[in-house]
Amino acid sequence: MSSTIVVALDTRDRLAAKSIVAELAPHNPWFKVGKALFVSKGTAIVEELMENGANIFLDLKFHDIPNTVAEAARAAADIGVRMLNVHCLGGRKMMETTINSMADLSSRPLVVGVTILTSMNQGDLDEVGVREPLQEEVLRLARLARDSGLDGVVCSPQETELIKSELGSDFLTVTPGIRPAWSATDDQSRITTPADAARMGTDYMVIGRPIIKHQRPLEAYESIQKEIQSAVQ
Ligand SMILES: O=C(O)c1cc(=O)[nH]c(=O)n1[C@@H]1O[C@H](COP(=O)(O)O)[C@@H](O)[C@H]1O
Repeated sequence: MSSTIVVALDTRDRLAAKSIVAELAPHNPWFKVGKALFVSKGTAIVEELMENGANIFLDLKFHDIPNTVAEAARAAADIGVRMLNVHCLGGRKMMETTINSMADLSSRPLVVGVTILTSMNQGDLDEVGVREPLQEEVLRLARLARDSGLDGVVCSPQETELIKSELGSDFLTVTPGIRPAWSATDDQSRITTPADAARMGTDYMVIGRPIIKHQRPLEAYESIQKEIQSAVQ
């Protein structure tokens, strides 16, 4: 199955976000509302985008005690977002309580766990006291997420094949750190091209600046889509 593109709407500007959504919506990507847009425009922008039929990934990376995260996740589910994320480092009880908080819903959002941020490399991990090889740490957190009932993880596309082979192809991989050859790396560290991410079997590719900061976002989007399609043919 081909990967779904999730366009990260990392802007505080409501009109800028709406104009990108209007331009790209005919191609049916998902859209990600993260901290910048949510803190400035709140649930109103999420509801507004959903009214126009957009599938929303609410990326607030919840990381707190189990009850607090479960309540916040349930509130997100009640808005009707299709995906949300928590930090795997919040631990098993936090992830299990979050999933249990949605047990009465006939359909709930996908819940995915952030493993190690794609902006971090082995040196960054060492600095915060995690001495494991980075890929082993990602796999450990992914296994914990799966055992806690989550639907998948957020990781680098460099780790997709490892996670799929160890935890099963149905366990979702949501991968930021996507950089076409023509775009800047910015603050990302563990990156691949869209073609490589597609070949490795990533389910959802989260892409922000290469599209939204491009002079012509639609052209950037179409070029990425073409790259993905020719990689998996
Ligand atoms: O959870 C995320 O979405 C996320 C996790 C991660 O490890 N790395 C990461 O970049 N992200 C998000 O993915 C998006 C990537 O955006 P660009 O780097 O502009 O393509 C940003 O909105 C990040 O907040």
